[in-house]
Amino acid sequence: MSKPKIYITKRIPSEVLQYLEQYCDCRMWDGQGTPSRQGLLDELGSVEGLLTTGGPVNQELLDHAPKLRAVSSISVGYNHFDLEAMRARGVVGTHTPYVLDDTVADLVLGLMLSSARRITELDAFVKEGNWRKGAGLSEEDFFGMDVHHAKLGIIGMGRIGEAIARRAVHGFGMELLYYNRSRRPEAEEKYGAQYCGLETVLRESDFVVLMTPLSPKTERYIRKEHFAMMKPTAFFINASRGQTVDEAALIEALQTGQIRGAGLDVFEVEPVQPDNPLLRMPNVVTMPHIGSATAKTRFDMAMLAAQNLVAALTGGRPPHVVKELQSLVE
Ligand SMILES: O=CC(=O)O
Repeated sequence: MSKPKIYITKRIPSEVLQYLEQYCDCRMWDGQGTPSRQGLLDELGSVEGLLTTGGPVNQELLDHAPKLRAVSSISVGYNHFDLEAMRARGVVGTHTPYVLDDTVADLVLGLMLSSARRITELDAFVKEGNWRKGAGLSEEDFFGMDVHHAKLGIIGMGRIGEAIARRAVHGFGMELLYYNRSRRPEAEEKYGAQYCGLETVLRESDFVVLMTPLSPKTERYIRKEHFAMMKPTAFFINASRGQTVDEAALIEALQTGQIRGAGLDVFEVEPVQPDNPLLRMPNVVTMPHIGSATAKTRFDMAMLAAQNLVAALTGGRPPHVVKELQSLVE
C-alpha cells in the first residue's frame, strides 16, 4: 500500500523527519520560516496530512486539499483551526500539550522578574554607559517591585497555569488567586490557590498572568474596564495569545499609569509592528512569541506532532486530538 502524502510547513529536526518518512511520503518546505499562503495552498492538491505551526486551517485551505484527513499543529494553541469547517469535512486536528508546560512557565516567571525588577530596562541603561559617577542618579532610581511573597493572579488555570503556580508558590512564596472556567481543586490543595471571580483577581493581584487559550469566547477578553480594576502598582503578563487582550486598552492603561508595567510574549499583530507604542515603553518587557522556544521542548513538540499525524493517518488513535474534534476519532 502506498504511503499517505504529507506536507510539512517548516523545517523540522532530521530525527523527526526520519520517523515520519517510515510511514508517510513527506514533502517539507525548505526555505526560511514557512511558505507564503499561496505557496502552501499550491502544495495541498494531493496531500492527506499537514504538519504545521500556524496559519489558518480554514475553508479556503480545505478547498485546496480535497484529500486532507488530518492536520497536526506543532503548538498547544489551535486558534488557527476553523473547528466547524474541519468537523464538517471530517478533518482531524491535533496539537502538542504537556511537553511545553514547564518551558512556558519558566518564561512567564522571567517576564514577571524582568518587568518587576526592571531587568531589561536597567540592562540597556548599563550597556549604554549611563551607570557612572556624577550622573545625578539616586538609589531610588533603580528600585523595582518584589516578586517574592507578592500576590499572583492567574487567569486560565490549565496545565501551564499550574506550572506557573508551582514555581510562584514553592519558589517565591507567592500568594495565589486564580480564575478559571471551572474550579481546580488539586491546584487549590497543592498551592493554596484561592478561586475567585475575575474581578477579584484583577483588583487584588500584584501580578496578573493571562494564560487563557484564544477562542471566539476569549477574544479581547481583557479590556479597558478590566485594566481599570487593577492596582496602579500591578504588572500584567500575557503569554497566551495577543488577541485575548484589547491591546489599545492595555497601551492606554500603561500610558496613563493605571498599571505599572507589563511582560508580553504575544501581540495582537505578530510580528509586532515597529510603530507599536508598547515597544517604546521602558516598563514593558517584550518577547517575540517564544514561550516554548528551547531546543529540547521544540524537538519534543515536533516529535509529538509527528506521532499525532502518523496515528491519524494510519488508523491509530492520535494521542492529542483537540477536544472539539474528538468525536471524529471515536
Ligand atoms: O504559542 C505557542 C503554542 O501554542 O504552542
